[in-house]
Amino acid sequence: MTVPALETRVLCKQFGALKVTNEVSLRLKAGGRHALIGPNGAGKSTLINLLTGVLAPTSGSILLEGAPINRLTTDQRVALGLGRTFQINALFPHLSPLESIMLAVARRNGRLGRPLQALHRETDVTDEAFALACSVGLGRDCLRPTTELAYGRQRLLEIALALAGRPRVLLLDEPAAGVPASESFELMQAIEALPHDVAILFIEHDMDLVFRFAHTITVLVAGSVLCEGPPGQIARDPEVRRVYLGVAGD
Ligand SMILES: Nc1ncnc2c1ncn2[C@@H]1O[C@H](COP(=O)(O)OP(=O)(O)OP(=O)(O)O)[C@@H](O)[C@H]1O
Repeated sequence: MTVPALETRVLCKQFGALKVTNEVSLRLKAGGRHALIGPNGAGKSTLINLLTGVLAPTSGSILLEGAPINRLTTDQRVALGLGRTFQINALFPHLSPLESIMLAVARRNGRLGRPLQALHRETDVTDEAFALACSVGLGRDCLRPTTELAYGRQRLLEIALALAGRPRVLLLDEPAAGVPASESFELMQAIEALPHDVAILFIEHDMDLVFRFAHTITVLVAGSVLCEGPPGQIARDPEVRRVYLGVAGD
């Protein structure tokens, strides 16, 4: 059996008496597109924070490609290939996407202190940045100021910045949050089409996007895994429909 890209084993997190993550065992397959869904307060963000090292688990373990990472710092986890994006937009508005990605590439290869003009002359950096921009569909926009990009395309730039760290696993916290419906399909299409050597775990509230783009889904309720499986199976699960999809007005 192949080693999962990312795995949790009976992972628990308590805040005082409150069990926010309750014996969560989850497997993200290599190259998977795995959605984490659940009602508000189910513990989705907490789980992402445990995976990235922002929070320490109360018990249980986290494995990245089979190696335990519980005791590692966030930076060490990133260096081992665990990338993430955030719900908030934290881009340099006046740089072009190409320049922002160049800085992210330079950061990864230890050349962050170099001025941007100098990086423009380093063809290995510019070539890699351009390839990354193209990989998320930003090739034609890569020289425009970031502020001119539609919001969905700014989210794609955030993903390209995370990819510059060469992650094996990418955690996306609500990639389509705040993105107009007219752009969210294209955004998720680009995410689904990312190189398949990167496994993706994403939180998303928009069920149309989840059921269209996820290959597997884990449903969290009150900190526990209610069920896990391919979209068709999750959509038919009576318990999911009762506690979640029904609530969402399905
Ligand atoms: N630092 C904290 N101290 C105490 N309780 C917390 C803390 N962080 C989160 N919680 C509680 O943990 C539960 C899960 O929160 P979390 O934000 O992980 O849920 P979520 O599924 O991401 O929700 P949403 O979909 O609304 O973002 C909530 O009841 C929340 O109030």
